[in-house]
Amino acid sequence: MKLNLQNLLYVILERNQPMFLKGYEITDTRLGLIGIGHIGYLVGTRLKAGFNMDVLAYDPFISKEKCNDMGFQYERDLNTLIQTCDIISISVPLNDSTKNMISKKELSLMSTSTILINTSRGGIVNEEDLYEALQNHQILGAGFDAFIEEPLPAHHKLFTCPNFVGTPHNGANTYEALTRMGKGAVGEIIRFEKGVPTLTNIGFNNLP
Ligand SMILES: NC(=O)C1=CN([C@@H]2O[C@H](COP(=O)(O)OP(=O)(O)OC[C@H]3O[C@@H](n4cnc5c(N)ncnc54)[C@H](O)[C@@H]3O)[C@@H](O)[C@H]2O)C=CC1
Ligand SMILES: O=C(O)C(=O)[C@H](O)COP(=O)(O)O
Repeated sequence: MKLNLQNLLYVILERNQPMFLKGYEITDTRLGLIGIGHIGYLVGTRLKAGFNMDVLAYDPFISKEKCNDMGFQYERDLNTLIQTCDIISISVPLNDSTKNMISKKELSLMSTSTILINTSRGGIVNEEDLYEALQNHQILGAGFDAFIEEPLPAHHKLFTCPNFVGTPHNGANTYEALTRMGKGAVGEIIRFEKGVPTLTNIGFNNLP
């Protein structure tokens, strides 16, 4: 290697990385969205604009065309998304098709640099399997806002993992969000009363 200032810096960083570097930047990395409804769409749009992330999306209920219109690459295979993305963010409802959607097998497909985010509902990710994956450093880390047991117990065992951060279902806990939710609910009742199709039925993004 040629000896110049840049190469010298690389050598110093390489040798001392574990001692003083605290993390990795997300700029130019790849985001995998599971679910691209209201929240998934906004998360993807913001991370793409703000951090130039390459965004892949898995949502079997949204067409490839619509997904591409949102600015995301359509991925029909969940395992491919899991294997190729640096950050995986889950924004789906909890139901029979999503319960334990991310378990031992899916976690084993992730890499040691994957970060898993679940702000949806507890139970979509199997918490026991996640605990093992974090303990074994099978993935880099996880951040959750929703848990199987809520209110979130202070001594939840995931908090014993230094590579885990969690918040107690706080995602929608703002004055503004609550106001929007209230207005949305009232709007739906008015639509129903007037015999106009409700937004829940036609999809918020498909307004006539
Ligand atoms: N942490 C918090 O405070 C909050 C959590 N949530 C949770 O986040 C979830 C997502 O919220 P929104 O985006 O508003 O809902 P949404 O209904 O607009 O979007 C959900 C998306 O998930 C997709 N989906 C359903 N089943 C799927 C599957 N098996 N695989 C992949 N995609 C699937 C749907 O096609 C839809 O596009 C909610 O269901 C709720 O549980 C919502 C608001 C606040
Ligand atoms: O707790 C909340 O608030 C939420 O997670 C969202 O507003 C959505 O709630 P659900 O309508 O899915 O119960």
